[in-house]
Amino acid sequence: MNTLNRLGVTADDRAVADAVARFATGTLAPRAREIDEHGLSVTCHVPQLAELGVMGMNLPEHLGGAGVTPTAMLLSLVEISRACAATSSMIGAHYLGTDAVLIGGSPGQHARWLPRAASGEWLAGFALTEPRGGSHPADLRTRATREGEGAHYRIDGVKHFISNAKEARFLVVFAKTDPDAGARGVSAFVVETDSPGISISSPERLMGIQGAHAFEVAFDSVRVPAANRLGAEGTGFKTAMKVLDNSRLDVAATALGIAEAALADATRWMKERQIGGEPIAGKQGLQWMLADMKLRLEASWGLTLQALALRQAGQPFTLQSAMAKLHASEMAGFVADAALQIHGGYGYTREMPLERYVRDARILRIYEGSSEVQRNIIARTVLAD
Ligand SMILES: CC(C)(COP(=O)(O)OP(=O)(O)OC[C@H]1O[C@@H](n2cnc3c(N)ncnc32)[C@H](O)[C@@H]1OP(=O)(O)O)[C@@H](O)C(=O)NCCC(=O)NCCSC(=O)CCS(=O)O
Repeated sequence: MNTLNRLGVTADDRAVADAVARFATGTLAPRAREIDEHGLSVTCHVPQLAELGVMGMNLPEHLGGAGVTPTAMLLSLVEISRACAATSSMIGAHYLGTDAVLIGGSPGQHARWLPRAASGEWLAGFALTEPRGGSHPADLRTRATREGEGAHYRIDGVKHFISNAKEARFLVVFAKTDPDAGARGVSAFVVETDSPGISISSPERLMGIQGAHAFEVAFDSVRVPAANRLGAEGTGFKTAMKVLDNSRLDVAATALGIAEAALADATRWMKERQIGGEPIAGKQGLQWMLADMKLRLEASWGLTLQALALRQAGQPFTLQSAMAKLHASEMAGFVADAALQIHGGYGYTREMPLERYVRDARILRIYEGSSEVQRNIIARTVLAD
């Protein structure tokens, strides 16, 4: 079945995603193995992705964005992750940063940072997580202290697992402006990465998405103009939560892409691989595995498209986004593992992409809110009814 031909997907959405799929197949897929093997940065693809409009797919046309629907953007990310999940992850981190400016910022701030981000000239990142924990961002330790009669802030603290940081032109940094006010004491700032006082580590050594580099970023008395604060003081937490509602669908898209690739590979293998002169596709045990893979994949598509429909209609979709992210990320782990199993010993070798799918899918259950955080969000919504 053509994965782009689904309920709620228009011909325009399909045309956008088809163009991205051609690029993913022709350019991303052939390099995915080398990038994974050597830990090369997928930012090498940024100029071509920008040319296709991908670096600004989350932004409106008047800010240099592609002006496409969230559905077209999601389908495009599925096509990218089918070929190279690390590339999808790098783009997702860029969208986290630019979405934060779009959601929390003023028109002047939009004009200052977003067109060059959409053009691929400026890469963005999102600095929320800290070394002592990422699940409870109301409890940040990074401080932003007003100085110079309010003209600027001094930022001190450490952020961890920040994708893109080394190559990003700016990060949206979340810091406490009122340490006693919980979530209402968090503010968001655009911090340019060449500011004095910022130090960025070497890339973390990760299990998967080897081409999507993540860093520790330390802020030592970094002076940030007050004009770089997004929204009023204390609104940063809500901005972060709204951004994460969007980005969890990007994670679902990455999961769908990996699972689509793994299912296609497993199907092809079952038809081609022979035992005793017969294709293994005839084995009922493997057929049942394939059926479960397809079933869970389709359920994830359903949850993701449901969340997208609400988002496009301008309705709240926090619950639906959490459900889509949770289901799709766990599904991708299952489908990638089952596809590897179907390939037997060959699946475990680095000659085939199955073991990469397994490693790449694992992070999806952790970042942008772990599976446990998504369950908390779902449970508290149900209990509030
Ligand atoms: C699990 C949590 C949602 C729990 O949040 P809290 O219990 O700490 O906060 P609340 O009391 O619920 O809310 C405080 C405040 O915010 C408003 N709010 C909450 N959610 C939303 C929302 N979705 N949209 C808009 N506003 C929202 C809420 O109404 C309250 O407002 P008032 O004060 O009442 O006016 C949360 O802690 C959570 O999501 N945790 C996970 C964090 C996470 O995902 N981290 C990952 C970071 S990014 C990353 O992993 C990738 C980085 S990269 O690749 O570089």
